Amino acid sequence: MSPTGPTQQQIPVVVLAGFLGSGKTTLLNHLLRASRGTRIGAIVNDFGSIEIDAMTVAGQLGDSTLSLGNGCLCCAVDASELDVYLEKLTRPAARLDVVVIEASGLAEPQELVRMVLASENPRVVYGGLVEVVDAAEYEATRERHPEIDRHLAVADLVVLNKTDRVSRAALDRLRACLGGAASVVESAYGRVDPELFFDRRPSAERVGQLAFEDLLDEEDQHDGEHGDHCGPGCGHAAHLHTAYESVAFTSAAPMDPRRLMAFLDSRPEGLYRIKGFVDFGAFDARNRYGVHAVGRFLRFYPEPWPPGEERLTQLVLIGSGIDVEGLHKSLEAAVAPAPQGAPDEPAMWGVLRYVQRAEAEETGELGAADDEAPGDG
Ligand SMILES: Nc1nc2c(ncn2[C@@H]2O[C@H](COP(=O)(O)OP(=O)(O)OP(=O)(O)O)[C@@H](O)[C@H]2O)c(=O)[nH]1
Repeated sequence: MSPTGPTQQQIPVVVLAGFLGSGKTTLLNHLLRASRGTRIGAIVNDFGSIEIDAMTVAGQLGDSTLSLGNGCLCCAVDASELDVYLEKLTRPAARLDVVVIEASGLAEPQELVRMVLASENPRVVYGGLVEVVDAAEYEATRERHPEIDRHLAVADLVVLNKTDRVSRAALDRLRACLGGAASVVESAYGRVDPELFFDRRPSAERVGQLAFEDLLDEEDQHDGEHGDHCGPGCGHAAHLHTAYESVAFTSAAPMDPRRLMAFLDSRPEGLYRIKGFVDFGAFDARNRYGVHAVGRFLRFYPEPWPPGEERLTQLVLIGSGIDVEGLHKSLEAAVAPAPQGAPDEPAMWGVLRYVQRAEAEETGELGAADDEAPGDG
């Protein structure tokens, strides 16, 4: 084999990060659909124990999409473990051009970058850090977590997403504070030009900046021993995810729409993110309802049940200062009682309020002023 033959080809590995619900999976799905011939491998990392993100990535799991499962990649997995996944995706037989690692919304991106840089796989080349920012939630998130700044500081490209949810003036204000060293591109529903994304090779200068020592925070440098999975300087105590807990809820019995809406409408402040799928049983036997809550934003996305799919409600709730047991009990209380006759149609109205507008948003029919669904904010 010649030294320039296929075995020598290096595959860029791009880290896709961003706070909970900012739109990472949406953007990854856009890339997978709009790749125009570029073959993309994906590694998906979920914070909750039900792997909702892995389930919602187009094409789902297969040869080119791998799930790293529960826990933040930055600590639940060490560099050698990640290397096993990278080995699978970068082997010549996989015939991929680029690998995207979608980090959980609470992972520390600098730790992931360190892992990729530490890879002993000669086919792996670090392809840059892309940070997705939720334009509507950024300011509130940054107030709670000023450490978000250090995530953005090491980004090669910042995607300012959800531009449909805020005014031009707010976007300009955000751009001014996101400035830094990275380029900023705006997007709605993660629709960035894939060429831009994959050409976003870190410049020699930035790779220099991303040497191990430079990626260490002050705190990291003084932080000594951690759990088994943290690499040297992992600085685990300072990681965002240490403040968050997740609740995984599965029910084989359908949910009651009114009870579930009562739960969602009164969800506690600290419960920042909900995602998953809901089975409303006879209330809509044809569809399962994807559900996403990010802060006060809530949407349902009905879609036909995939053939042969077990009819389960699977939800992951992520928050800070949440009552894990209480939330579990509340969800159990939202399970439908045994069916009594035909389901009453108005019961679904509360759910449907959060559906139609979402469709209009996707097709760009709504302006920012129309964004809030009834009950939002
Ligand atoms: N209005 C609006 N909604 C968006 C946009 N991009 C994503 N969303 C919605 O935001 C919610 C969260 O999107 P995801 O792509 O799952 O976010 P994520 O960053 O992968 O979430 P985590 O993995 O939980 O951190 C979903 O309801 C998306 O449809 C956008 O540009 N505008």
